[in-house]
Amino acid sequence: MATRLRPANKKCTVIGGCGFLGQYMVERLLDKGYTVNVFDIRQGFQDERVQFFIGDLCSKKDLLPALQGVNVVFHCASPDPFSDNKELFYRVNYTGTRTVIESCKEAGVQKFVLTSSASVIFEGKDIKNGSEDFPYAKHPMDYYTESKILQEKEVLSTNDPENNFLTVAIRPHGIFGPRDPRLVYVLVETAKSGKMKCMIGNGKNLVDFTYVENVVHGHILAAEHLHKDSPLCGKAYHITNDEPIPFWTFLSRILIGLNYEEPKYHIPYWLAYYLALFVSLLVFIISPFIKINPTFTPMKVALAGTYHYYSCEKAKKDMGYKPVVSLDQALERTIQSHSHLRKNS
Ligand SMILES: NC(=O)C1=CN([C@@H]2O[C@H](COP(=O)(O)OP(=O)(O)OC[C@H]3O[C@@H](n4cnc5c(N)ncnc54)[C@H](O)[C@@H]3O)[C@@H](O)[C@H]2O)C=CC1
Ligand SMILES: CC(C)CCC[C@@H](C)[C@H]1CC[C@H]2C3=C(CC[C@]12C)[C@@]1(C)CCC(=O)C[C@@H]1CC3
Repeated sequence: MATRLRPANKKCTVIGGCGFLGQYMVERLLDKGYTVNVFDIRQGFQDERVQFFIGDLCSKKDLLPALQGVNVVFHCASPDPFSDNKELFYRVNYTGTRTVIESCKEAGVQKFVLTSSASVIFEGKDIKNGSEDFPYAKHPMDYYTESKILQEKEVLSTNDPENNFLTVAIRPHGIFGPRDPRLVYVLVETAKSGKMKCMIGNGKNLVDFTYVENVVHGHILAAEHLHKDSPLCGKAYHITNDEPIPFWTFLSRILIGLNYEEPKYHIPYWLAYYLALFVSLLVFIISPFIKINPTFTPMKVALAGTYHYYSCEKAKKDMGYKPVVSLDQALERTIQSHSHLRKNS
């Protein structure tokens, strides 16, 4: 049997490779002829073409074996955005990412692609066609976002062409698709519990939801366009579906596709926001005695009730990015793949 030769500059490690985005990254990289290592704290799937390294990214000792002979590292690991654990976000996303960078430098990795988030510029106020020139949020809405800002700043500031270490950050927003462990499940659970009756605000607020394969495409293009003299060095890029959609229309299309009722009533944005603030305050006061993770936080209300869509013109210009799957196709595939959650009529 002929052995397929894999060029040395196509060896990569996907940190967080067992997660939702990470596994799609792995599959596409294999299709494109890369040799792929996965580093994750848990083993989420099996694939004989992949070498798995199970460990904590906060540990250099765990990381180093996964980085030997590797050119490109994709860092898409993070704690769950809704885990509400300030210490964990800081330790994994900030100091952990510093450890990852140090380990990459020590192992001679040349390119580092971070999965950041478009939320790093979101403060709960409308953003329409936001560009990468917008400043980081001065008052991030939760610890997750705060840690993603620290993480992105750290990664971009360590770009060092002189020493052959190049970095770039990809900022997706609202990743969705088949195998997503979060979005559709939360929606269906909320609908089943009868809490999906009201839209927050007037229902017209446009947002970006980005199909997972487009996010993967943006990451791989970034790695392939990251060279010493390229404009990508030390920069952040929004990657979206380039088709902003009203937040509640997006959710309704999934709900209707799975035979659930769409929300019909409206509650004013300010009312929902202050209610969520009040609940957060109560949760904080009782937190020494009881731990509660509220469904509606000010961040979730802001995500559901404001405009926040981002321009991906810079990615189009600098790396030839163009979404590979349209929003219609993406919704169809996502609904189809979640047919086990369909409500029987
Ligand atoms: N899901 C979304 O809508 C968005 C996600 N992002 C970012 O995309 C990235 C991937 O997100 P998802 O795939 O949705 O998350 P996910 O939770 O499915 O995957 C994250 C992976 O990181 C691993 N991980 C967590 N802590 C680790 C540690 N200490 N050491 C090693 N591995 C660890 C987890 O085991 C998991 O497999 C994250 O950086 C997230 O911040 C950005 C924008 C939107
Ligand atoms: C119950 C409903 C009102 C809301 C259900 C949908 C939500 C689960 C998702 C809608 C927008 C999503 C989103 C994220 C997580 C899932 C949603 C809130 C992120 C917070 C994930 C991490 C990020 O970096 C930013 C994302 C923004 C959009």
